[in-house]
Amino acid sequence: MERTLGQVADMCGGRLLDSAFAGRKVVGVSIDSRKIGEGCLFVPLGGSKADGHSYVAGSLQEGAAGSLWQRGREGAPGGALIEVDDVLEALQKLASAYLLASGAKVVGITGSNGKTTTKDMVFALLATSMRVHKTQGNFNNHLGLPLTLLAMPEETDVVVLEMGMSDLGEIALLAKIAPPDLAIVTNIGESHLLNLGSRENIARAKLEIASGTKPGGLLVYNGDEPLLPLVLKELEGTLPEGLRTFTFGLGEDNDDYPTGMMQRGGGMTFTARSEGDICFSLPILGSHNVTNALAAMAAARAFGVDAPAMKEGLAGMQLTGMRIERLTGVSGLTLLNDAYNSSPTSARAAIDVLAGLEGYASKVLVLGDMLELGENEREFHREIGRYAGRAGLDAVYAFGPLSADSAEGAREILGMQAVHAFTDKAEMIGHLLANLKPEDAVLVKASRGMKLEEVVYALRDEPLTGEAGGA
Ligand SMILES: CC(=O)N[C@H]1[C@@H](OP(=O)(O)OP(=O)(O)OC[C@H]2O[C@@H](n3ccc(=O)[nH]c3=O)[C@H](O)[C@@H]2O)O[C@H](CO)[C@@H](O)[C@@H]1O[C@H](C)C(=O)N[C@@H](C)C(=O)N[C@H](CCC(=O)N[C@@H](CCC[C@@H](N)C(=O)O)C(=O)O)C(=O)O
Ligand SMILES: Nc1ncnc2c1ncn2[C@@H]1O[C@H](COP(=O)(O)OP(=O)(O)OP(=O)(O)O)[C@@H](O)[C@H]1O
Ligand SMILES: C[C@@H](N)C(=O)N[C@H](C)C(=O)O
Repeated sequence: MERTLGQVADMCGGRLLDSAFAGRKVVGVSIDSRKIGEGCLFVPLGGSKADGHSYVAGSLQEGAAGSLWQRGREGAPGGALIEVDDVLEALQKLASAYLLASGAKVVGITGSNGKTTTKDMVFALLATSMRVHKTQGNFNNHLGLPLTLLAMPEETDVVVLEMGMSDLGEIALLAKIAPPDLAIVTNIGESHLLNLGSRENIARAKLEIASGTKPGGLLVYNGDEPLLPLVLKELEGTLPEGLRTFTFGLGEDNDDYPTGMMQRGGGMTFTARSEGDICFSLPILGSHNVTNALAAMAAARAFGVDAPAMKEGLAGMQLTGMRIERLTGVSGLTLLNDAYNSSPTSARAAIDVLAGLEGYASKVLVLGDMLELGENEREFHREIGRYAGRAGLDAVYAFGPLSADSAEGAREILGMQAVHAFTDKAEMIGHLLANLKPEDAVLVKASRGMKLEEVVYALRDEPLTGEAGGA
């Protein structure tokens, strides 16, 4: 974003305290004085350990073009300050005004699982013919989305935005900041049940994106999920004028569905009802990623991308790591790193991928706690343990207090020998290294808060220590 401080003040609804700075050039926005670049606007936010206002003077001395300042707060330094009623709201207004001025079209993506993966897919498909900007990492909330917009080049054709939530009203805010021309709802799982209380409320929260979509826009949603048409019916009469819909999923009653699919090497190949006999390939495993791809293809088609370009875009897409990311250890072990996040729906999808692999001596699951599931969390864990037990895996390692219930569930099916429960990460890693073989495949799956990527990296980087490990 390039504007003058005077323009920024107008865009964010603030007041430039000294008009002498009105013509000063701003070349970006930063919320961290430790990383701020020359000519950036500093945005001081409150956090768990500090308040950004403490760093305003320093950031100005370090070359920031100016800074926002919360009206009524004491201790304002002199210089290029824009006084605002609320710093976060001013940041959101600035982002929204910048988006509007850029004229970029908006693809908004929400859903319990698959936002990041589908975002990467939509980006890859549109980038074959357009100037596209996308959410970096998982910047998908009331702060991350505005920052994504303010990092967008002015000449962007389409911006692909992840819209995350953990409570009602959050998607509505994001869709207000960046009203989608096209919205995708990937699925309704169990993520953030803790706040939402029911899957029906998760569906209501996600479909706030439909209400925020521009008139005449397109809603692409997972037609396999019965809660979505149910909530859409609740919303009848309140949805944007001329909103169109397109369903995708595995069921043949969807507008688009796979007409064939298989695991091939480290990815998937598939054909789709929408594209006849054309065979597409994905560099990522899982039937759930085929349905993600169908959603992304629906978006790309709406922007005029043809089948050959879709084929090329999907085959060559760049993936955000830790989503069924396939790695090979120094020992030769095959690892599936799915440790970015977890919930019952995504854990089942990951277990299906592991169960579907062929040619491995043993298939081993490392399962960490699934967080933010609310009052039924223990039963969710027992059930995922049973699911793992029924999947025909050779061993299940459970890590964390809630995963003790997963171990119980798995033992109902697999018995005691094949199921190991741990609360100490190092101890579990030691047991794994002593019992795995180079010809094994290991899936690591847990919520973000469990940080089980530490297990993945240990199994990737350390030699196996058992007799079978060839050590
Ligand atoms: C405000 C802020 O910057 N928060 C980040 C900061 O948090 P922390 O509390 O540690 O900040 P401090 O107290 O240290 O500092 C306060 C501010 O002062 C600045 N500052 C500090 C020191 C200094 O010398 N100079 C300074 O300028 C400092 O920059 C602060 O601004 O750091 C944390 C660790 O890095 C960050 O995690 C924290 O970021 C918050 C959480 C955030 O929301 N970041 C967004 C950019 C974002 O999108 N993060 C995503 C995760 C989003 C997410 O969880 N999404 C959910 C769905 C939505 C749920 C929603 N209800 C929600 O609450 O988010 C999902 O399930 O996907 C990401 O990081 O991946
Ligand atoms: N359609 C899907 N159905 C079930 N699981 C999925 C689906 N798409 C992705 N996953 C799994 O969900 C996890 C998160 O994937 P991804 O990061 O793409 O989703 P996300 O919605 O951005 O997640 P989060 O909300 O945790 O940031 C990964 O384990 C991934 O394999
Ligand atoms: C960061 C937060 N939105 C999230 O993803 N929570 C999961 C369940 C976790 O913290 O592990």
